Amino acid sequence: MTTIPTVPTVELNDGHSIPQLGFGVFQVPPAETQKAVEQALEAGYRHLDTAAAYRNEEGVGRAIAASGIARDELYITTKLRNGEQNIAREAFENSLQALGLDHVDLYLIHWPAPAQDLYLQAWEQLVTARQDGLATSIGVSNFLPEHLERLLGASDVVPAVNQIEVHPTFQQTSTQAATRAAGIAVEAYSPIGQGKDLTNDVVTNIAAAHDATPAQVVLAWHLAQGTIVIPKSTHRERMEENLNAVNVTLSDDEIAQISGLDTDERVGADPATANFTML
Ligand SMILES: NC(=O)C1=CN([C@@H]2O[C@H](COP(=O)(O)OP(=O)(O)OC[C@H]3O[C@@H](n4cnc5c(N)ncnc54)[C@H](OP(=O)(O)O)[C@@H]3O)[C@@H](O)[C@H]2O)C=CC1
Ligand SMILES: O=C(O)C(=O)[C@@H](O)[C@H](O)C(=O)CO
Repeated sequence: MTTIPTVPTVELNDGHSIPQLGFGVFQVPPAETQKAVEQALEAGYRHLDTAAAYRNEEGVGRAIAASGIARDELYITTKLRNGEQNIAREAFENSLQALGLDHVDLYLIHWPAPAQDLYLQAWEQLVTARQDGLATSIGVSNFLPEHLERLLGASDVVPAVNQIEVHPTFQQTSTQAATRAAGIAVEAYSPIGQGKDLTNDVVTNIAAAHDATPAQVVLAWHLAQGTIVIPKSTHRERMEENLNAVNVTLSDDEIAQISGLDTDERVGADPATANFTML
């Protein structure tokens, strides 16, 4: 029988904690989401990351309901679409309905979308929603230092998490530093660079030395820095592989070698200019 690994937790600034490794469902087609999430839960994941924009919250909710796993053993994140920042409370309630839940563990503003200048207004709605019990923790995603600075200057409530693109070839060190300096946890999306960072010689050599896979090494590199990770896969064997990254321990030198791979090449959009309202 396969042993399900124990995933460490990260303490958040609001007194709650988050499993450090979760399962992301961006680009999992809605019709395939229930099956993928059921497989992830069977593999041992207890932290799921979705978004209204992914249009697959219903599938995530069906998998949760079918799993029979107690709600308090699960950690569920969803996110506010850019186009609904002006109706954040209504959008949040719609997400809960789609998920079939009365609360989520973490609710995030998906992007700052600075051109529409609504994220401060949305944040106040999230603060109220948390007070009303709709979310245990609230946070942001894709916030650059200037967006964090503006939010922190306008609100007494500090986001618990900033979910940003981080992987070896795109580390956003200044955004990570500004996030951590404010006491906000860094959550890495696209943590393996959507697969792009797995063929690098540094990564494959370290993987060979540990009898591990490149994905496990990259995820272990994140974990060693206290970063939360949410890799996505629709393949059951990769789900298990990624989860087992918690059992890979890198040396300080190996961590430094991977940290030396930054080429500042993103795989996603630039939060300074991304304003897509379809999200
Ligand atoms: N807040 C935001 O703006 C964003 C948040 N996210 C969140 O982060 C999650 C993860 O990011 P994502 O962009 O999906 O990228 P990931 O870095 O998780 O990479 C996913 C890709 O890598 C492949 N893959 C997964 N595991 C392995 C493995 N062990 N070996 C080889 N290839 C592998 C997957 O293919 P396959 O499925 O075929 O296995 C898929 O093509 C998302 O699902 C979403 O929840 C993502 C982007 C933006
Ligand atoms: O996955 C997400 O959470 C995102 O916001 C992005 O990946 C987004 O969907 C995108 O890629 C737009 O180009």
